[in-house]
Amino acid sequence: MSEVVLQLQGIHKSFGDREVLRGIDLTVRTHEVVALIGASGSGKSTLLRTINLLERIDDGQILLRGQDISDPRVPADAVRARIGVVFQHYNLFPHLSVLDNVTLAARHVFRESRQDAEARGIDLLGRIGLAEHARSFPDRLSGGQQQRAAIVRAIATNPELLLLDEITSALDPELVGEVLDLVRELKAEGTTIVMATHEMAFARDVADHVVFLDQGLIAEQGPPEQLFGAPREPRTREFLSRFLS
Ligand SMILES: Nc1ncnc2c1ncn2[C@@H]1O[C@H](COP(=O)(O)OP(=O)(O)OP(=O)(O)O)[C@@H](O)[C@H]1O
Repeated sequence: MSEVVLQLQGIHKSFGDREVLRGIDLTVRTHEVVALIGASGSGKSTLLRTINLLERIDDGQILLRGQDISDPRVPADAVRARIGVVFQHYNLFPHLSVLDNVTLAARHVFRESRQDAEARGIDLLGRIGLAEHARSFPDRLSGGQQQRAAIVRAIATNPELLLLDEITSALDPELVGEVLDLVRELKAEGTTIVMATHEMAFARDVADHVVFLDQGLIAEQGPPEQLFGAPREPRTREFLSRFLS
């Protein structure tokens, strides 16, 4: 069995008197792609945000390679340096060139020289066909190019875990494919990914493990063949029927 990267144990999170996460247990192993699916408001984004400490949990534990990162004494910056994140939108800093966006963490968090960071940044941008845009500002790129650059930025420092939160939902349909292709490539390279997605066909195709969240609880989880092919829970069937009809 491969190594455990992330372990969530009994995660609870409330906003005011509304309990949004009601006891989530989840294990993510190295090289695994885990897809979080579920209705709007089921808690997918909140769960991802707790993992990189954008939201503090009320109860439970988050272990990153065995370290309890939910312990308030652990500095959030040190945790975020180990986890790459891409959100739905507003990922790139608009006032920085694409290359500066991609190299920012390497230079300022990991103290790499500009020369080394830029050499790798150009190489990464080249791999997604954006080398000629390295010195452009993000607003010169299409939405799909911006999201691909954001993904490259998130992996530029070789994080232990990559979190993707609905990264295609703000894109025009014709731009979705190029972003999903990049995620497929990352999977092939062995990147460990937890992603919230409404792209059921993509989750089915790429995920090793699918987690169906329903009102802050994991209603069902398993390999995609089970979740999509033979769901056990009526709630899962009902949710999927809305997508697959
Ligand atoms: N900062 C916050 N303050 C108050 N309520 C919040 C906050 N963040 C999220 N919520 C609420 O928590 C619930 C879960 O939201 P969350 O964004 O995690 O769901 P989701 O499954 O990711 O939904 P979507 O698919 O629409 O992105 C929602 O009811 C939302 O309104």
